[in-house]
Amino acid sequence: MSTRPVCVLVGAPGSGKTTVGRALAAALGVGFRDTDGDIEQLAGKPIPEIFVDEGEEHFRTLERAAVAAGLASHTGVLALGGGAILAEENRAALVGHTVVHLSVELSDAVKRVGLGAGRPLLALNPRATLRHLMEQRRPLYAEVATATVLTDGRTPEEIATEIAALLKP
Ligand SMILES: Nc1ncnc2c1ncn2[C@@H]1O[C@H](COP(=O)(O)OP(=O)(O)O)[C@@H](O)[C@H]1O
Ligand SMILES: O=C(O)C1=C[C@@H](OP(=O)(O)O)[C@@H](O)[C@H](O)C1
Ligand SMILES: [Mg+2]
Repeated sequence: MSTRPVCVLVGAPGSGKTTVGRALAAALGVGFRDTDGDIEQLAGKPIPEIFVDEGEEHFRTLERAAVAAGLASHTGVLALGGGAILAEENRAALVGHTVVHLSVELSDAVKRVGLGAGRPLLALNPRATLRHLMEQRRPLYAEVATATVLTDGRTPEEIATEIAALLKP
């Protein structure tokens, strides 16, 4: 039997991948994994420290390994980091998986990430950086997604319920 996540979540920082992913996994009674959590566990330190000590390129290398491992071994809900889709290797690895894009407009994303704590890319100017990231990445989220779910003005539980319904055969 092939081993694959029941659902992979992609989307911009603040789209709710980690929060909705947990709620969805609980609703489905399956496990939850987040590539960011896997990377932090492997590195033995939080993501901002990886960026400071080793740089973004090293983080992206760890991320490609975490995405490959998660897709190959996790059977529950798998949340990716917002930038995982930047790597061609990761986009290719997602083909054939159930991939839900959590879409979010800039205003809700800005409110959710606040001052960008814990997100090194957003540390300087969260709003301008998010706007730029979202413009750059929108086509890539669309490319890998098998479904898109709108998250603006909705609770994580409402969003998880919609995804759970989408996953029903
Ligand atoms: N649908 C939502 N409505 C309101 N707040 C949300 C929603 N989804 C997530 N959040 C909040 O936004 C912040 C970022 O959520 P998170 O799950 O970490 O996003 P991501 O993993 O996509 O970057 C958290 O504080 C979370 O509680
Ligand atoms: O957008 C990005 O490039 C990143 C998003 C973060 O994950 P979230 O999308 O869960 O915030 C985390 O992987 C890292 O800080 C880089
Ligand atoms: Mg997250």
